[in-house]
Amino acid sequence: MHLSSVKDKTATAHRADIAALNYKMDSEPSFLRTLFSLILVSSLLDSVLSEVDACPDTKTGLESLLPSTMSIQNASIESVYGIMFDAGSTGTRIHIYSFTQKYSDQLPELEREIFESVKPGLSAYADLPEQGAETIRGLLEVAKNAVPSSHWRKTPVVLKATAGLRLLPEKKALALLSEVKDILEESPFLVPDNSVSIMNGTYEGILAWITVNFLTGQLYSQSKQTVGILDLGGASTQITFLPQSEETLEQSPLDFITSFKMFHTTYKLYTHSYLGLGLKAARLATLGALGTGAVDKQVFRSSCLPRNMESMWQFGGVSYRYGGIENGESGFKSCYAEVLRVVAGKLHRVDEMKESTFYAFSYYYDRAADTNLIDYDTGGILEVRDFERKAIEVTSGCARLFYFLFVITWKALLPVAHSSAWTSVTSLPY
Ligand SMILES: Nc1ncnc2c1ncn2[C@@H]1O[C@H](COP(=O)(O)OP(=O)(O)O)[C@@H](O)[C@H]1O
Ligand SMILES: [Ca+2]
Repeated sequence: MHLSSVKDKTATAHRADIAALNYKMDSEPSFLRTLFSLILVSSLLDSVLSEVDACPDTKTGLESLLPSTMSIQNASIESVYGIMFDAGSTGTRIHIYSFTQKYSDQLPELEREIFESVKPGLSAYADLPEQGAETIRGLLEVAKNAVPSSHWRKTPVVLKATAGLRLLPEKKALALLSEVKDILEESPFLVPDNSVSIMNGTYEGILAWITVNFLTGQLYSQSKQTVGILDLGGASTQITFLPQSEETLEQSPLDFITSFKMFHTTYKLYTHSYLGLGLKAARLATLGALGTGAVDKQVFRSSCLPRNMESMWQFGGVSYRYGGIENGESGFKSCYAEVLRVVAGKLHRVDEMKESTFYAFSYYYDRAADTNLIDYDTGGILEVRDFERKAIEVTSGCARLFYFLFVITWKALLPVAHSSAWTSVTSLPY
């Protein structure tokens, strides 16, 4: 196992490593928080998003990422503020940033970020949209304390929802968004058009890729040796990287390749969001419970859990009873087979991935830290097979409960594995 701090330059070396990022630091905004901030700031640039969508080869300058109140022309030396909500499947987070711009020919600098979050996420209120929107009201109070009242009217507020809402029936998702929009409009902040929406998975992957490569300096460097990203959320998982081989571009499904222009360079990215393969949604699918709703008294069983275990679990506002298979199979082999069935035929894999460096975050980070694969504070570098080893290890002893989550985490790494070699992970060349 190869571990080191994210600050270690080896993290960006060309190896098939997964660098789990540190996002918990004491004083400064953490790496991952900054990551999310930037993703979200980027999302404030709806222009980027629509350009990527409608016209893949259009220019996407960073300026266009900034709302008009933050544009170079308008910026003054005083701070400007922006408020971004990340409405994820497991929680809603508010990021309040302030920027300053010292010189008119430079982009504003991120000065400060304030972060707060609530659980569960909006999708848990699928049948109670008003109640869901109330969670936003509470977070807006944080923003009112953070932004000077003299700036409220010119501070834009935007909410981007991800896979939790993507999985809901459209009517329920729209009802939630509409209630949220009402709450934002009651606030003293500036609510731009389209300020409340569901971000599609392609944008989510691209924005994370831009952000990680900004933060690791790859977009500025001469060599532009960019790194790929792996984001394992609760309801979807994204993989994005810059293919080096023509073969990858030719052999990938058309909708996995997106190009856009930034800093006078055109990037042709491989990006895909697997909806329903986020950690929690994949767990439900393995239990056979995804999309079933709450079936009264039904216990969803899996060989991934200890035989005599039974418990309750909530996701997306639905409570599920689940447990092991009494007198049935239990253990790594059968659990692995169950999880394989869930991902069978759904994953696209590319040969050159095994040569690439990926930065993995969200549940990849959480699970790796929970099981001491990496240090919670400093992050580290892992290989895909480290997840496999840990999945096998936690099948024994009292750590058993981790097992289930772990096998799924590991299988969610499949998109980076080398096609047919995956079933025999140890034969992978990394
Ligand atoms: N600002 C953040 N800082 C650190 N981790 C975050 C942040 N936002 C989300 N995460 C991570 O994302 C995961 C949850 O994914 P979530 O965003 O709720 O689902 P989805 O992306 O599928 O909608 C958790 O592992 C959580 O730690
Ligand atoms: Ca997320």
